[in-house]
Amino acid sequence: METLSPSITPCVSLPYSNNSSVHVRSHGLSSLLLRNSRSPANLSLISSSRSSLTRASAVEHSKTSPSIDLSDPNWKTKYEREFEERFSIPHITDVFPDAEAIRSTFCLKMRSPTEDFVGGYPSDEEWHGYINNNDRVLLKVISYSSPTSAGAECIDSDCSWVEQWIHRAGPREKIYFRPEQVKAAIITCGGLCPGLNDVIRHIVITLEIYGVKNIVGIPFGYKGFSDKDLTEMPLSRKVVQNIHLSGGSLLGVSRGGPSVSEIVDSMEERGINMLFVLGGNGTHAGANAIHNECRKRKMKVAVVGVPKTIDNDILHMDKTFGFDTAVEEAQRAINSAYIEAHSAYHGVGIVKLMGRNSGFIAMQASLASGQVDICLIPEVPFNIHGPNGVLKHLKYLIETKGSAVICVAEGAGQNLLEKTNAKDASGNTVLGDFGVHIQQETKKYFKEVSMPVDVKYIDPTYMIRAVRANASDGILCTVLGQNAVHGAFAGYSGITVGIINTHYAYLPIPEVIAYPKSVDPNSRMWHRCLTSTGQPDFI
Ligand SMILES: Nc1ncnc2c1ncn2[C@@H]1O[C@H](COP(=O)(O)OP(=O)(O)O)[C@@H](O)[C@H]1O
Ligand SMILES: O=P(O)(O)OC[C@H]1O[C@](O)(COP(=O)(O)O)[C@@H](O)[C@@H]1O
Ligand SMILES: [Mg+2]
Repeated sequence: METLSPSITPCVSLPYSNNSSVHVRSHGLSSLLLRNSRSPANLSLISSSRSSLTRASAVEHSKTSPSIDLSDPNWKTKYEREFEERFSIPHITDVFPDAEAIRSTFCLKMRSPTEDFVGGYPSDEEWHGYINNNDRVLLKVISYSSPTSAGAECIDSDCSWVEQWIHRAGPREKIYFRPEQVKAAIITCGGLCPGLNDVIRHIVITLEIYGVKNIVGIPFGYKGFSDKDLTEMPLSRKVVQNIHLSGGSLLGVSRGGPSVSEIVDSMEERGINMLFVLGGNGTHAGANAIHNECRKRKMKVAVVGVPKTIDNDILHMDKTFGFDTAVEEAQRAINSAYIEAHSAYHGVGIVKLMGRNSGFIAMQASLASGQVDICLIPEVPFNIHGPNGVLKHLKYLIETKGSAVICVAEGAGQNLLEKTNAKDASGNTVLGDFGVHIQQETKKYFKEVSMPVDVKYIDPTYMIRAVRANASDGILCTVLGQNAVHGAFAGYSGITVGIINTHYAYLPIPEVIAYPKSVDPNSRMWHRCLTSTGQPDFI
C-alpha cells in the first residue's frame, strides 16, 4: 500500500495578486494583458499560477492590441473586438482582392481522381456539409468566479466573462484555387512524432478528392528545398495508402536548413502554390515567415501548418497529435521501471521522458500509470539534496514501501546541471541529461547513507517517438489533415489547425507559437498528478 510522506504540504497556496508584478501565466492573452499592467486600472492578467512567462524567441504576436483601459465601461466590447482581430486568419483576398472564388470541388460523390474536368467540376449541390466563414469556436469555456480558482485566467479582479471566438475549421462552399492549377507540397520538420504519416496520408487523400493531381513531398524537412541531391517525391492515394501503418515520416525530417528566401525561391521555381507544413514551434515560425515572404512577393500561395510535437507545447490546443500515443507508450516504460523496482530489494526505477520545456508527457504518463512516486518536470522547481530534497523523500519511500519509481521530463532540473551552451541545427538548446544525473546522484546518496539500493534507469525517449499513432491520434491526424486542405482551398494562409475544446479551428500561426505551452503548476491536472504520486514539494 502507498504511504504518504509526512513532509507533504496539505494544500497549495494560491498567490492572488492584481499587482503589476504578478507572474503571468503563459497563455495566449499574455502580451495584451501584460500591457494592461500599464493601464490606468493597473491590472494585469490575474492568475493563480506560479509559473513565470516564457517566450519563444521565434515570433511575437503579429497583431498587437492596444492597452485595454479597464476603467472604460466598454472595455469588454473593445477587448472582444480586439481579440477577434488578433485571431483573424489571413486570406488570399487580403493581397489579391479580386481573387476569383469558385464553387467547391470537394465532393463526396465517388469520382476517379484521374478524371479530367472537361465536363466542368462535379458538385454536391444539395450538400449541407459546408462550414460558414462566420462560424466560430469558443476558445475559453470556463467562467471563473475568482482569480483564486485553480488555473484561473482573469482579465479583471472580478474575473469578468469575456468571449473569445476563433474560426471554425472545415470545408467551405467557395474555394480560391482551381484544383488543376494546384501544385501542393507537404513537408515534415523537426523531430519525429507518432502520426506524421497519418497526417500526410489524409492531406493527400483530401487533395485528390478536391481534384488535385500534382502533389509532392519535400524530403527531409526544409533542407529538401535547398539540397540539390534531394528530389521531391510524387504523392498519390496509392503511394500513401498504407503509410500510417508505420511510425516515422515517409518524407523524412530534419532540423536546420535554408533561409526563408531560399525556400520561397525554390517554391517559385517548382511552382508550388499550396504548402502543408507539419512541425512544431520552430517549423511554424518558418511557415509563418514563408507565408509573409510569399505575400511580399505577391505569390498566390496558401501555407498551412499542422502542429506536430509530442511535447504538446503548442498554445491553445487541447492536445497535439502524437501526444496521446507518446503517453500510452511512456506508460509502458514506467510499468517496466515499476516491475524492475518492485522485484528488486530496495529497487529504484527511473524513467526519462521527452519534454524540452514542458512536462506534459511526464505528468500525463505518471497519471496514467499510477505507478510513479516522484514526477519531476521543468515547470516545477525542486532540490535533489537537502532536508526537502528528492533523495530524502526517496529514502523515506524505500524505508516505507521497499521500492520507488521516479519519472523525469528531459527538461527538468537543468539548473542543477552544468550548462553545455550547445545548440542543435535549429537553434534549440541541447539539454544536459538529467536522467543520468539523478541516477548517479541516487547511487551516491544511498552509498553515503549506507543503504543498499538497486537503481534501474530507462531512457525510452526515441522508442516512444518512433511508434505509429494509436487509434485516438489516428483520428485526430485524419481530421487535422483534412482540415488543413480545406483551409488552403478556402484561401487561408499563415494558419494552423488544432483541436480546441473538442472542436476543430483555424488559428493565425503567431498566436500558437508566441511561447511554448507549459504545465501550469497550479492547474487541476498537476494537482491530480501530485495526488496520485503523493510527492511533497521538493523545496
Ligand atoms: N524562428 C524560425 N524561423 C524560421 N525557421 C525556423 C525557426 N525556428 C526553427 N526553424 C526551422 O524549423 C525547422 C524545425 O524546427 P525545430 O525547432 O527543430 O523543430 P520543431 O518545429 O519541432 O520545433 C528547422 O528546419 C528550423 O531551421
Ligand atoms: O534528438 P532530437 O531529434 O533533437 O529530438 C529531441 C527533442 O525532440 C522533442 O521530443 C520534440 O522536439 P520538437 O517538437 O522540436 O521536434 C523534444 O522534447 C526533444 O528535446
Ligand atoms: Mg520545437
